[in-house]
Amino acid sequence: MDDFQSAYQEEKARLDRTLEQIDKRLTMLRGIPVYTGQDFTEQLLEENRENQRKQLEQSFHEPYFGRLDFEEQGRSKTPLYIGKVGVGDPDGKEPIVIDWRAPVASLFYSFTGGDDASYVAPEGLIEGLVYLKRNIVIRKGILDRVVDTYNRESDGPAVSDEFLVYRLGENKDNRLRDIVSTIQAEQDQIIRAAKNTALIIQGVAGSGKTTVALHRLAFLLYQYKEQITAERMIIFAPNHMFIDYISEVLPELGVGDIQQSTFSDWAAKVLGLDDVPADGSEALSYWFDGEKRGKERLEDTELPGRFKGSIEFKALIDTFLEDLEPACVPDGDFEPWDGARLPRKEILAWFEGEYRHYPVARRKERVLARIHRWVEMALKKSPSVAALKERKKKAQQREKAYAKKWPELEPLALYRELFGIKKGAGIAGLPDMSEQVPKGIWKETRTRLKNNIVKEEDLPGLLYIYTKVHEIDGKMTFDHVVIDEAQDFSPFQVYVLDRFVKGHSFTILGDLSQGIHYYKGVRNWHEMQSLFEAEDTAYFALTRSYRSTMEIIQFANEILERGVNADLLAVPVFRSGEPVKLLGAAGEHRREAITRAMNKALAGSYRTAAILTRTMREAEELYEELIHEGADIHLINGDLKQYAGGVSVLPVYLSKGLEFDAVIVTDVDPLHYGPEDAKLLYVGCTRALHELWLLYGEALPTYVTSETSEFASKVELEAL
Ligand SMILES: Nc1ncnc2c1ncn2[C@@H]1O[C@H](COP(=O)(O)OP(=O)(O)OP(=O)(O)O)[C@@H](O)[C@H]1O
Repeated sequence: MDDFQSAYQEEKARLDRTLEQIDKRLTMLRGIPVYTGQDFTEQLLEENRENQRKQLEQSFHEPYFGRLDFEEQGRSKTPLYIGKVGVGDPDGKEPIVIDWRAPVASLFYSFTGGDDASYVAPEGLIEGLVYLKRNIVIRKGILDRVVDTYNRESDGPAVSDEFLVYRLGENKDNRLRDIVSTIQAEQDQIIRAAKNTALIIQGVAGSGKTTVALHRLAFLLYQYKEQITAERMIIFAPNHMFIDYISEVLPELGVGDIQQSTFSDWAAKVLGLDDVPADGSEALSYWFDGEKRGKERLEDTELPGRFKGSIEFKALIDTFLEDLEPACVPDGDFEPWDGARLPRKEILAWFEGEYRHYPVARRKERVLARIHRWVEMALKKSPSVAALKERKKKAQQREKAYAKKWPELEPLALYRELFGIKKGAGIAGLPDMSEQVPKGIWKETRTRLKNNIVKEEDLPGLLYIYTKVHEIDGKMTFDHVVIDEAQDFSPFQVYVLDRFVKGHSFTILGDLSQGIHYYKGVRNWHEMQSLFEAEDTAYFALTRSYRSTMEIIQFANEILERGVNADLLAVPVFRSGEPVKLLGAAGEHRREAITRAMNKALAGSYRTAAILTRTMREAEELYEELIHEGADIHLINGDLKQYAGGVSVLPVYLSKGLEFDAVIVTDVDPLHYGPEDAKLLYVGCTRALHELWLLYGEALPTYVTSETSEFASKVELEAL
């Protein structure tokens, strides 16, 4: 028997034993009658048993994916089996499978060969020797594959890429998947980083940012189970379709109940706004398809998203609200009826003294409630029933009128006031900000706010005002916040969010090379890092790209290099595929080229494909034509809630974050992709896992190589 066969037999025997043990434990748990009574302790025990049942049922299909033979200093060599969930032996004592999140399991990911192996356990640094690192593929309880990625006996270097490449070569369905069996050392470092840190991660396209963030959440829940809960964690994603696309990963990792939202949805909920001002189809079309396209770029201060997302705008709000407190208590004493008087001095003493520790909106509430109590006491001293009735009526009217004299402290009211839309004479003492805000932004915002129309760009300011005048209720705070596609977040958004997060516990991930929304977001990560004290933040860079073949990555890198002189280039994993195909087909041949390329790309076993147009309108037109011809395709627009998989037609800017087995980019010519669109094309190209087609008319943009090379080749329409 050769080494491979004996390893296979050994693992098969071990798998049979493990499944037997899992089955035994499951049978035992299923045999315990389900508790339905009222006793709290019994209910907790039942919940625990139910969790165990579920986990064991899940384990039964794939109990583990890796084996690590480790000899801890001073102890004997032990094979450790690592799985998605830990499993105890039938007595529930010794682990027969170790949870991938356990400290010792980190060795499985970080060890790449050599005599030094160590990991950090709660009791300190544990050192020892690794003898074997083995990947094991089990499907539906059947052993499928055994690959040794390190064997001390054979003394060779670790070959972990071989198994990774096998996994990356698989076709994708319509959802992002977990990667527990192939997490790379650079990713593991991020997943296991300490909780109370604002992690900022620059990762090239396909480096696993989204995936890593989701695994990090599962890790934090395991590692800090006593301190944090899933319900208090949130992932901010760019749109609802993306949320749907990533929705399977956490349940696959055995984690549920983590909130997933867009920033707009969450902010609107906090602010009590009915209309969610999302960055939906309309707003996106404005920047990508219509009026703004190809126009001269505006200065940052002229772009509403950048101006209102800056820390300077925060400072401006601070200045504006500086004198809000003294402006709150109205002039004059309060007289509930003629002859009764509550001096302003006393009201001021409550507001500025006793209730000082509350934010102003709460203080206003408290003071008004106290005035009401004062009135009730005074009423008791009325000389007759008739006088009491008369005074009560008067007091009611005057209390109402007095409350109206206080400024309205709702965020939208104050924000409107900041933009010069005053209620009556406005709040006394607050400064005129018209000179501090760029003219265009001032004018446009005022016009909208007069009609109570709020846009996404207004949300950081509104939330900031909220946090200044209201209390942040404990129920609103988060144990951890993930921000995906963070290059499109503004520093002010993160600053405001920080007020809702305990211990600056953030995972902020993005790619500056994919910063296609030039009208918002950040240009460098320092803008985010500088929001935190140095000891509260850490920066990581992910440079290896796992999604695409080597050819696609090299080709896309070239677009970045030529187009924007970028230095954040992706390093491919050595997975080779077909060269990128450049198909020239002008005029009436355009449609035919699209159909032929699509048929060709889908002839294999691919399950997902995308046709990326430059604009939404072009996507709609193409979709109609293809549907008319009987094609089975989906149209994706900015308001879509679910991602259906299969073949999709969409504008390139909506493809960000997604991936497809094959991608066809249409109309790659200088008219559709101007000098400022290199990043946009880069995003489109890096969506492809295995196959990429670029269709063009007369010529390609200058930043796309027209040369046939080892990465790209020209294809003739007739040859298809
Ligand atoms: N360690 C890994 N093992 C296997 N697959 C991986 C690994 N890391 C990432 N991948 C795969 O690479 C692809 C890209 O991952 P993901 O979408 O998380 O990257 P990203 O950095 O968020 O990408 P982008 O910024 O381009 O949207 C996914 O298919 C993911 O499963």
